[in-house]
Amino acid sequence: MDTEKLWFLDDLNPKQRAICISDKNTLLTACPGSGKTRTLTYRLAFLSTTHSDSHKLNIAITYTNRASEEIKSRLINFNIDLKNIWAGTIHQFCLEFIIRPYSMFSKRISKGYHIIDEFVQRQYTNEICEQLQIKLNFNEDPFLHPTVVQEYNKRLEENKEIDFNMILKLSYDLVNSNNFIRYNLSSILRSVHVDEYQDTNDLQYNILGLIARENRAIRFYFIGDINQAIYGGIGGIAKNKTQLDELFGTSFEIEQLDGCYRSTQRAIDFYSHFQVASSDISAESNLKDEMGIISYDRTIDRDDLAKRIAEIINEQLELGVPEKEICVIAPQWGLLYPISKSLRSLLPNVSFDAPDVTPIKFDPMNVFYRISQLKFSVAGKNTGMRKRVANEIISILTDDYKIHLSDNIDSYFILKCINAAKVCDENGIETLINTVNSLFSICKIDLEQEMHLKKAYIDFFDKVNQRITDNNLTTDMDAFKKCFQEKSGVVINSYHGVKGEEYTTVIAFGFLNGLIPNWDLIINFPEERTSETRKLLYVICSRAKQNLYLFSEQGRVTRKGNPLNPTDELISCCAKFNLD
Ligand SMILES: Nc1ncnc2c1ncn2[C@@H]1O[C@H](COP(=O)(O)OP(=O)(O)OP(=O)(O)O)[C@@H](O)[C@H]1O
Repeated sequence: MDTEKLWFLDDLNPKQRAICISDKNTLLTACPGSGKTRTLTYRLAFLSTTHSDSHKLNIAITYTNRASEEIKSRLINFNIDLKNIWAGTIHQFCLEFIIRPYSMFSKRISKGYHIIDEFVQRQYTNEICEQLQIKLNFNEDPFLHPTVVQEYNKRLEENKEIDFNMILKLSYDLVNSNNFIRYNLSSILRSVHVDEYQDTNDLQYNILGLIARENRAIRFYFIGDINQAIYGGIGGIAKNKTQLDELFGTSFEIEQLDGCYRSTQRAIDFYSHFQVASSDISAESNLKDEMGIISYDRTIDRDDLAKRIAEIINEQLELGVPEKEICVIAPQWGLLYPISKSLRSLLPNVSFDAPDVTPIKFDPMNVFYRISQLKFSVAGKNTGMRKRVANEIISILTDDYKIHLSDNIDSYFILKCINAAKVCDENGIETLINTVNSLFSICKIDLEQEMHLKKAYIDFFDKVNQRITDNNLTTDMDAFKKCFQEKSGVVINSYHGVKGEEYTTVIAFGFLNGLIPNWDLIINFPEERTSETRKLLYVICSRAKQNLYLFSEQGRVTRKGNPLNPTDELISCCAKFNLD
């Protein structure tokens, strides 16, 4: 192999490099900022380059779409050919490699299916609870009632629908009960990498285990950090070597990385207080000896919070910190939307990569979301992405809804139809309805004959209208375009959304009992409260390279009007640290 093509390996330290090029099944655990994602990304680049003639795929399974997009964009920057690389979430993997190609072998979905989102799910459970006269308490999970589960499943089956969780269950059943699916699938894979493996649930491990046992040549990499396991409540488990060996029928090498290339030693010393499995972390970056700012304010009133955060952002910008190196985070979107609105008006000259309440919610597995994405984003820009989305529309229609499309319908055809559909001046909903009708008419899809597609159409527009009413939104074209605009600037995101990311300055608020830890943890799992809360605090605080501003704002109350108090676990840690 021409070593010049592997120039990127020089960016790794010797340990990272050895792991990157190793041909062994590996369980890699290491602290935040130690270069796990960097090593994974470079390994994909390495495999793609050294096996450039092979069509076997190197898979990266990430926890979020944002993480897989980041990996792909880093590889594109390296000029790496992505033809034998696939990166996405486990649900996307199951859909693309198991459900779509093999749905005809599952009685439940062989005649077509549609994936519902949590809006439709909630609508169903509400209706079912009402019908069964079940009154739910605050925070009660309707699926804890067997009769609700039974009715819900019946309804989904009648409507040829599946929900997000069923994607994994159906995939497992297909792979488990059909030798040839295991054989076909395992013969197209070279390697599978699972990032943030501590958040993987049993079903996901089992699907991968079945594939591994079918073809011992596939290499598996599990990469993560048990201190960052924040999805235990929804089944995430960090399996150990013995468990993995047994499930995958092979032997995993345990590897570790040392040192943190992200944060100052001071920031590391602060967040290390939250470790559940303690280990010493030493700072390796150029910033390692900087003091930065580490502060905790629990006296500020919620009404003054936006103003204070705006001041911090201004100070940071004046010090030369770029906008995209500043991040504002909170536990819930409900807290982030108002702050984001206030910050935009307090800092009109600053750009924000922030959530907007828009008429269309992110739902990439929905065909109408995908059509909207093409209609309301700029044609002629980002053509690779537009082509992928057009292909996705074809796949959903043909593979999921089992609609026959004529052979001449390809991504180019779809793009042309959508681009040409009439724009109704200043009305996003009408524009979208026109676009869908014109696309379906050109593709000879009769909604009246396709009752499941028609139901999804009605659900989609119901949801759009509901969001417009609930949030007092306008229906003009700009409101719809906003849903798909690429954003850059100061990042505003949820605590879970920034997992794996890093910023010079992290401003985090909402550290209140009831939010962090949330009521579910406090009420239903009191014995796990401390460790789960510490892990969340660990993830949040380890995003900061240098500065960390934490707030437990006063003035937030429960539904009954009782005040929310500062997170106990944060208070006890701060008491041991010399804060600014
Ligand atoms: N060998 C290295 N030399 C210089 N910088 C490095 C090196 N390894 C990693 N980094 C940098 O350190 C930062 C953290 O790396 P990365 O995001 O891969 O860590 P991580 O272990 O995945 O962290 P987390 O657990 O928080 O997701 C990144 O900016 C990365 O580019």
